[in-house]
Amino acid sequence: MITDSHVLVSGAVSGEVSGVINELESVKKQTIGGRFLVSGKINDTDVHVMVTGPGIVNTVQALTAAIEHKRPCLVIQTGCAGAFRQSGLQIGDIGIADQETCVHLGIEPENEEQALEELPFSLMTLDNLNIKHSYPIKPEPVRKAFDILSETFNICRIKTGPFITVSTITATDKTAERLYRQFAPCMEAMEGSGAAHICLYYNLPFLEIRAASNYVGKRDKKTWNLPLAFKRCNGAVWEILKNFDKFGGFAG
Ligand SMILES: O=C(O)c1cccc(C(=O)CC[C@H]2O[C@@H](n3cnc4c(=O)[nH]cnc43)[C@H](O)[C@@H]2O)c1
Repeated sequence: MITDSHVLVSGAVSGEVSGVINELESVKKQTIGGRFLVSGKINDTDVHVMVTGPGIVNTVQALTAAIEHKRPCLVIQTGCAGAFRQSGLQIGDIGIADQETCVHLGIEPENEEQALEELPFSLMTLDNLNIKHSYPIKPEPVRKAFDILSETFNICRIKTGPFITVSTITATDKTAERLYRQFAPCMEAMEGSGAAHICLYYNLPFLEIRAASNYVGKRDKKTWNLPLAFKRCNGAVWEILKNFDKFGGFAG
């Protein structure tokens, strides 16, 4: 594996990363693992941007291919997400994950209102970690990203908190309430736990930065704002990449 110090940015669909791609200088395009990868520079930082396709399976395949091709110094996953109303986040606001949980991993409970029981085996054991369904995220990059955005991106709320990953988009208020009771997440999306798994596996710093396109729960398309979420998540990632050197990198 070739080691280099670029930042790898991933999004499930092109709108989630196209704003970052448009800011790249000295652009190169290639296909890695069957995925579209664009590389270039933002200020002096080398940046690779990849569209992974939606969901955990696409994410894991695409990130594995990109990391095996060239090891990054940081992975940033971005995109839109559902915001939990109870978290205080509103449409267009930014969330930064400090933990990722795959809500589908566990043993089915007798009563569907109860939380899943923990898996009787580990998904991954690394050092003292025994991963069953939740992934810790290294706090230092999260704190630095929060500080950068608080200073440079004061057009919306920015919140750090737990995220959950689902394979079925939550579409009832009842399920949204149950998930909030069980995990107290600020955001729900479909890729984060896959990226967190890969970054832990390869011992890479990981940031998940998303903008809320909708509230989690009963679907009311009138209140959704995908264009705003795309604009904000691209803008937030761009601010971090522009300020990457000034804040001393993310290797911590
Ligand atoms: O066209 C649509 O109806 C539509 C609805 C939501 C998202 C899209 C996208 O193009 C982005 C896919 C991406 O969005 C994430 N996402 C956004 N909101 C939620 C949610 O409430 N629950 C779970 N995932 C959400 C997800 O990560 C998808 O990959 C188009």
